[in-house]
Amino acid sequence: MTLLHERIKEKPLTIVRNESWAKPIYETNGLNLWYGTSHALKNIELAINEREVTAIIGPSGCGKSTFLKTLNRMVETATDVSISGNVTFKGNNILGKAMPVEILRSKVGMVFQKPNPFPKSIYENVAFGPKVHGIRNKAMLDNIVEESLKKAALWDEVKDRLHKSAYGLSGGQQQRLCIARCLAIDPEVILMDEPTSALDPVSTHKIEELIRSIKNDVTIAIVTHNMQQASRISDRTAFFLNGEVIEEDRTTTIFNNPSDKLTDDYINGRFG
Ligand SMILES: Nc1ncnc2c1ncn2[C@@H]1O[C@H](COP(=O)(O)OP(=O)(O)OP(=O)(O)O)[C@@H](O)[C@H]1O
Repeated sequence: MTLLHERIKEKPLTIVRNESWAKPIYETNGLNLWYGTSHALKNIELAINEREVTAIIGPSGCGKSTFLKTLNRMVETATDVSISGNVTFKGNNILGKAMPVEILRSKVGMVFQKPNPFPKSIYENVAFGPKVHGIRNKAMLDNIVEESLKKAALWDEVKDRLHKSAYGLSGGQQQRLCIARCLAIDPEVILMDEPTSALDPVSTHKIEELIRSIKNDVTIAIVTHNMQQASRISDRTAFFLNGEVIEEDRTTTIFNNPSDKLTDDYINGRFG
């Protein structure tokens, strides 16, 4: 049998954890989503476990972003969307009016493909969330900003220019700033939608290191096209195809023992 590692020619760096530790923070049961008559998510049964990195991988248009946005209730605003099934966050259904969206967003941060800092200073970008949550004390805000930028491995690069525009940062720095902005609200989960696909290899490496360094504090679900990236940083990988999850398991297990569903064409990105 050919191991998936050999097929992608790279060994995963994943730290294996005891499966019994795994505790779902998100669970979806029979999740279906339609844009009009187009069936974008088909009967998704997936858990995102606490303090793990879950990679969501698959070809363009297979529903990865739609799935991620459903977890943060961002998809409902699109016109003509209908959803069935359940999505629970810590056991509570989040769809419809079951959980106010502000409550969910106070616990869940989102990072997009294209870095999207606010047109404000570096400091104000990071302090924004804590201010929204009512923190006004300057010393406290200073401390949150510093700690968040340190966790995002950006502090040393920006500590002398905190009050300059975030737009003066490079793309990779802007993406780490967006992650720092999420970390400043002390989130339980960060959802990342191809956070490195617009970045050069050095910046990508920094973000992957950053993900590894924060994963003991925060649960991460990351959409990626990149099989090698999934093997490098995730504890669990879900493989999407045509709106379905065709395989899902712990990354080491699934990459060491891939089923026939993960064909060479799928792995090599030839999706037909
Ligand atoms: N707002 C929308 N309205 C209608 N159809 C949509 C909308 N957003 C996505 N779709 C369709 O839903 C399907 C899944 O799209 P989605 O963006 O979730 O896929 P993806 O796997 O994230 O793709 P990519 O890797 O290219 O970002 C696609 O067929 C897409 O065209």
